[in-house]
Amino acid sequence: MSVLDDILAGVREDLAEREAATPLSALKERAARVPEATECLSRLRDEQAVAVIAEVKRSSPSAGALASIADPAALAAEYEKGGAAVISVLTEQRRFRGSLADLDAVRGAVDIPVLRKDFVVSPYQIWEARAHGADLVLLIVAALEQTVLTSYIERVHSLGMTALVEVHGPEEVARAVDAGARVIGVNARNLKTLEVDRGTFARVAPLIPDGIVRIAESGVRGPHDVMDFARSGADAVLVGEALVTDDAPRESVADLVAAGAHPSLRAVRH
Ligand SMILES: O=C(O)c1ccccc1NCC(=O)[C@H](O)[C@H](O)COP(=O)(O)O
Repeated sequence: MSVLDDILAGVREDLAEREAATPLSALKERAARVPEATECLSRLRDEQAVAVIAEVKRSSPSAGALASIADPAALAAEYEKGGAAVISVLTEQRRFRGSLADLDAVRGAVDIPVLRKDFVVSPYQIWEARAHGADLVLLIVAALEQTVLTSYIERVHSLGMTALVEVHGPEEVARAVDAGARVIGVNARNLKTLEVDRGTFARVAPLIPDGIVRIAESGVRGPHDVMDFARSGADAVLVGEALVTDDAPRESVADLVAAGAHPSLRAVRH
């Protein structure tokens, strides 16, 4: 069984428990009561700078335990003060030790948009994201059949949220575009081997049509990687491990933001 299949099997089991505990109708009622989702496209595509999406990530299949993050709200607030454009919250519980409670805590602590980062295999999870205040939802092309991917993107958008559609190679870019993606994230981490290949973005991003936001996901170690991804056409970068293992996350986010706004990038960003 591949890592992704293993994660998805656990996600389905956990989802079944939540569905039994909270009917979809209750989620829909909760979703109707939360503030509307924030428009994200303009925040992710700023001609002057690369947007930084800072992630709350305790653990991962590739690295194991990363950080205990006893107070995800406090961490997210530091990210926001450092200039992050979006906070990503991993809500998968078995391999990443996240939860919807983390999403609630972060939502309550920051004003910037919040991404629910999980392994979505059911519309129920999209409603959950909205009911818990998310503005963006991750959809992984490799985890979804084409008709399902298309319908989930439509569902996310119809709820006022933005779908971040994750790809790992050229064929998945074509699928994401055909399915109606407005934001595509190219993940440098191979889902089979878990190895990070930072060259993936430079190879795949040119296939993403103009007008679609391009995000470089995974493997950002510091400012130099932000600049490299920017030169390859990234509108935004998504950073987890490097920030959660840092003693000064606010300053580190600020350094990434400064790198993404470096004057030398102006020529490539116009
Ligand atoms: O991080 C993993 O090991 C992983 C394994 C399998 C599926 C997804 C995985 N990570 C999710 C992510 O996409 C990353 O958390 C995100 O891009 C940030 O990456 P990084 O900055 O390298 O922590």
